[in-house]
Amino acid sequence: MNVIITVDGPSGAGKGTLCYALADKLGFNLLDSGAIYRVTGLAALKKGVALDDEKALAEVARHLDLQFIPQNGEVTVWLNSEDVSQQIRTQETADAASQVAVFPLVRAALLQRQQDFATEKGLVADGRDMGTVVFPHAQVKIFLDASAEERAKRRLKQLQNKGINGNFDEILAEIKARDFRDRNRAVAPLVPADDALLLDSTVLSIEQVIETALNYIHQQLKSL
Ligand SMILES: Nc1ncnc2c1ncn2[C@@H]1O[C@H](COP(=O)(O)OP(=O)(O)O)[C@@H](O)[C@H]1O
Ligand SMILES: Nc1ccn([C@@H]2O[C@H](COP(=O)(O)OP(=O)(O)O)[C@@H](O)[C@H]2O)c(=O)n1
Repeated sequence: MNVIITVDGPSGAGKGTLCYALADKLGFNLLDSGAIYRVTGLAALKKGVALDDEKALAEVARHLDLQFIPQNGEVTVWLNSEDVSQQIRTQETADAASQVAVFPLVRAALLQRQQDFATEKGLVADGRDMGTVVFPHAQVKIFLDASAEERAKRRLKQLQNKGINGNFDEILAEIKARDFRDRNRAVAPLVPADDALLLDSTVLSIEQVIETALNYIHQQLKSL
């Protein structure tokens, strides 16, 4: 049986942190679906494709030459043989990712690529629609949330740790804009799957989130 654990939720809820820890502890593969949308957005920007041209964006998504390559304990992301690991983390690319992600043709073009990450090794999948659309039959589903203010605070701290000066109000506004786009798009909106555990991390430490998730996963897998 291929075990799949999905973790969905808004930006800054702690999905990446949780998924990395779960994949590490369980020895599972990790799918960072946001990175695939980010690379699609970046590829469109590089090609000068308009971010509202659904057909052209779907072509970009279909022909994406994308590789995830583990290097020194980290996963690097390559587009057309260029290491774009840093470029996909910029604000501009995050914004482009959330714009291209509203289009059904783009999402359809990226579906199989994401599903191919599920192997008998087991998978932890991080995203917005992992439990609802990409892996609806996943055995364990978690929806990780936190207040917008707490998520903006975390992003600001993350930037400061990298030596970058951020502005709290700007980060909060950007998070709210992306939340709105993700939650209100017609296809695969950000919404908890009916059978997902709702986990609010606003007042939980990273360790508490990981422990709660692991307990839930073990409980769910035991009852299979
Ligand atoms: N429960 C938590 N409490 C405080 N900070 C957290 C928590 N979970 C994650 N973080 C921090 O918040 C930032 C965003 O987390 P990340 O995992 O990238 O979120 P997401 O993948 O949901 O966007 C990171 O700097 C991370 O270390
Ligand atoms: N499964 C997914 C993952 C990401 N996305 C989009 O891609 C953008 C970037 O995703 P991300 O997970 O890297 O973003 P953060 O949570 O790290 O801010 C999101 O704002 C979504 O619009 C999506 O639509 N579906």
